[in-house]
Amino acid sequence: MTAALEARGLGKKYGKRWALSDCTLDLPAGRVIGLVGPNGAGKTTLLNLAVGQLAPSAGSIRVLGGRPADGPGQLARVGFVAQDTPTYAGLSVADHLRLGARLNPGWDDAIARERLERLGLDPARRAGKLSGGQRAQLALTLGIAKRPELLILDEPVAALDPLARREFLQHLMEAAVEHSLSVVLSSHLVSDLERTCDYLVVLVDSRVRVAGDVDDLLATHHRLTGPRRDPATLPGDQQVVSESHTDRQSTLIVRSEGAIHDPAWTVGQVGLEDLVLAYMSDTPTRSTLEAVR
Ligand SMILES: Nc1ncnc2c1ncn2[C@@H]1O[C@H](COP(=O)(O)OP(=O)(O)OP(=O)(O)O)[C@@H](O)[C@H]1O
Repeated sequence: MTAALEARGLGKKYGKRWALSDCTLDLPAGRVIGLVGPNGAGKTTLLNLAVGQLAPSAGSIRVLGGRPADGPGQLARVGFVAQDTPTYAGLSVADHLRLGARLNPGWDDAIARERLERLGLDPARRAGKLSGGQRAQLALTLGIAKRPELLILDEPVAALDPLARREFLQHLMEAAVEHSLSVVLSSHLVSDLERTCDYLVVLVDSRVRVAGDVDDLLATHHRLTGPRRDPATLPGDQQVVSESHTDRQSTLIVRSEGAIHDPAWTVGQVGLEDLVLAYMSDTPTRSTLEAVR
């Protein structure tokens, strides 16, 4: 199966500053992929490169096997819901559907109308009069009715309250299953992605820190608690992601393919949020950086 997104040494520079650097990724198709990272990490930059709104300063990117925005065929295969789920305030909901139909060769009007009905969105209402949650749902409807193979969403739920967030993500997951969509969505909140995504990319300070299947990531990361110890003394196959120490005790998050048998450690499971926070901690150890190269 063709990858949803392949990046090789991809980078984007604004002036002298790299917004994204040395990004090598293979994102599988047919999955819901979460891109998580703090503000300014480079998420929007990566997604804009994927849809061809930005050109790389270094490296290469392919989306569904093609070059981003390379002609009408490629444009039709990739849907994009930009940050703040933009809609036209002066246009009605029905106008948005008409616009969608005119701009997208694969437009599925039945899907769009069925979704609006289900959401209780009045076609005559202007987008400027909709709530943030309704506007986000309208933008999602346009993205789905385009019938892309890959739908990319940049922080689509950032402005929504918890209930609207949950509803939006629920709809997104249903659409992904129903229409065999590949999805890439970004957020700076792991909790948004936890229920939704089965593949995760953690981006920090313009670099990919870790990427993988959520179940594999959870199975290979462990929390070790025990008497204070220098992490450099750990076996080579245990990569230290984060560490904290008191006078007597050390707590480490490590990545290890195998089980950890050292009786000095109490070994615990790591949840997705802890795992992401460990990668986001601002003092990466050498072994962590080597692990993602
Ligand atoms: N047009 C631009 N000109 C100059 N610098 C930019 C521009 N766009 C982004 N940057 C910088 O590039 C870096 C990455 O920004 P980006 O918007 O990709 O991050 P992000 O992870 O999407 O952040 P957020 O979660 O806040 O949306 C930041 O340091 C940002 O200031």
